Amino acid sequence: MTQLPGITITGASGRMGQMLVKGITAHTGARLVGCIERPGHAWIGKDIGLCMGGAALGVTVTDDPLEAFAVSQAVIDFTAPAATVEFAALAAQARAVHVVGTTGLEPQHHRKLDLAAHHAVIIQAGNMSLGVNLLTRLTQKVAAALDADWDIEIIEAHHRMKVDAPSGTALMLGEAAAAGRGIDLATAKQSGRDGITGARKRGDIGFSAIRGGDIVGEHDVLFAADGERIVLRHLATDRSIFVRGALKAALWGQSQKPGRYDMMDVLGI
Ligand SMILES: NC(=O)C1=CN([C@@H]2O[C@H](COP(=O)(O)OP(=O)(O)OC[C@H]3O[C@@H](n4cnc5c(N)ncnc54)[C@H](OP(=O)(O)O)[C@@H]3O)[C@@H](O)[C@H]2O)C=CC1
Ligand SMILES: O=C(O)C1=N[C@H](C(=O)O)C[C@H](O)C1
Repeated sequence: MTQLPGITITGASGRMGQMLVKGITAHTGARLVGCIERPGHAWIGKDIGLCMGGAALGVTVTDDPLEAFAVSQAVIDFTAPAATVEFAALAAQARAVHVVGTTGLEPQHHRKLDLAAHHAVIIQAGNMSLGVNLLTRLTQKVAAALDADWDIEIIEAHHRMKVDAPSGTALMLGEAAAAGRGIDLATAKQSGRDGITGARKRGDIGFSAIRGGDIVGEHDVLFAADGERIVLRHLATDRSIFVRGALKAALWGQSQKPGRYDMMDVLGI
């Protein structure tokens, strides 16, 4: 009998980490084989199920990623950029599929992911949900259909603990809008207006970030012209949508060649 793909979760004690542990344990097509936390973390050496306040799951939290990755077919990683690039090199060494949900990645992090992707499959997206990935496609289409008389603004809202802005999703949507318009986001991006900013520059793509309470994630793409507006909106009310997407990606990645992929590839949209 062939074994189900074994998955290791990095940042297992985090908001997404714990949801992923629950999601994999309940999944009939995958096994939880490893949980990583950083050295010194209170959960190291303990059973992940007990740490989360439930029944034992038979998986001990470790601070040794390579040992865990060596027995894994996939690694699901929702941590922080500096950790993610280290995990990418180790996952590539173990030839495990690396699913990256971590946001706040800068060009230097992407270059390291590109290097690791020579040896293993990396699937990275600022948002793993089906809804947001569809919205991204729609944003590109709408932006392509409208000219620069339509100002594009992306407004996002997240919980008070989020550390990066604009969100990974907002940047994905901005990239899609720029691609639809045939421009480079780096030259059009306008983020964090404050003070005497002057009038809006034609063609800019604006970003605004709200942080508060326990908001899971809300994104509006606003197309504003004289006399009319279009708003494309996605509201996340439960983190299980990201878990579903990440698990789908981990399983899809098992049959792919080494390289960089995103959720559009996984979803075929
Ligand atoms: N792409 C998507 O669909 C989604 C992406 N995200 C992104 O996922 C990331 C995590 O979000 P969230 O779960 O809310 O954040 P949390 O802060 O709750 O969890 C992050 C976890 O990663 C751990 N971590 C950080 N650095 C390391 C390291 N070097 N080694 C081991 N573990 C480490 C943290 O440990 P410690 O507490 O010790 O620092 C923590 O357990 C963010 O970038 C967020 O934007 C979130 C939801 C969906
Ligand atoms: O940090 C979060 O919580 C989320 N992060 C992702 C992002 O930066 O867009 C995805 C989702 O919106 C939740």
